[in-house]
Amino acid sequence: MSSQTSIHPLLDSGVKTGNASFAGGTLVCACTDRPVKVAVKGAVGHNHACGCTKCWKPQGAKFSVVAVTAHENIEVLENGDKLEIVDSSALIRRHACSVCGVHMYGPVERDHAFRGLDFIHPERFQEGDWPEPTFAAFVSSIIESGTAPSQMAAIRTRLKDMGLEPYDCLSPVLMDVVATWQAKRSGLLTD
Ligand SMILES: N[C@@H](CCC(=O)N[C@@H](CS)C(=O)NCC(=O)O)C(=O)O
Ligand SMILES: [Zn+2]
Ligand SMILES: [Zn+2]
Repeated sequence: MSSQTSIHPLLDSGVKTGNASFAGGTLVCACTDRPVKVAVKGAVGHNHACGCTKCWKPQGAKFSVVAVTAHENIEVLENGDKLEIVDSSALIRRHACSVCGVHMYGPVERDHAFRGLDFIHPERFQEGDWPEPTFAAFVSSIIESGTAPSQMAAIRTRLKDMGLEPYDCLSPVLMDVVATWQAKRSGLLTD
């Protein structure tokens, strides 16, 4: 693997422990002129690195850093006229700044285990003490954005070494949440 490979600029030199009781803050896009500002008025959870092609990542990064918060916590504060939905048919309706491209929040509105949650990128918080990512999801998907398959073993080792267990979908905990929701929906499991 090239020494130039960046997992993510905020993770490459080690995962910095954040504040587990972080209670919210303000997300800001990358525009210097009229930045979009979005308040998150509550806790964020399940922070993780995501290798999928759909999540926003900073220049050069192979992974995004993405977490969830309850939709009721989201309030657009400034310059919401710049927001556009990246793909309205996707499960996550990612609202991006149309000028700089940063994804500001992505609600799940469809009938799904994650309905009522919004996906956000904690690195866009003005405040720096958000809870750290704890695993890496959709790792194999980085091949879809051009990573050579021959680099994958080294990248998975690096993720493990930084404490981010690599998975090729979501973590087992989250996959179980999704599967439990499905089984309850089909009536095979009851509360
Ligand atoms: N291999 C695909 C995976 C995409 C994917 O399933 N992403 C996950 C993690 S963010 C997801 O839940 N996507 C729902 C969505 O994008 O709406 C890719 O990289 O594009
Ligand atoms: Zn912007
Ligand atoms: Zn993703």
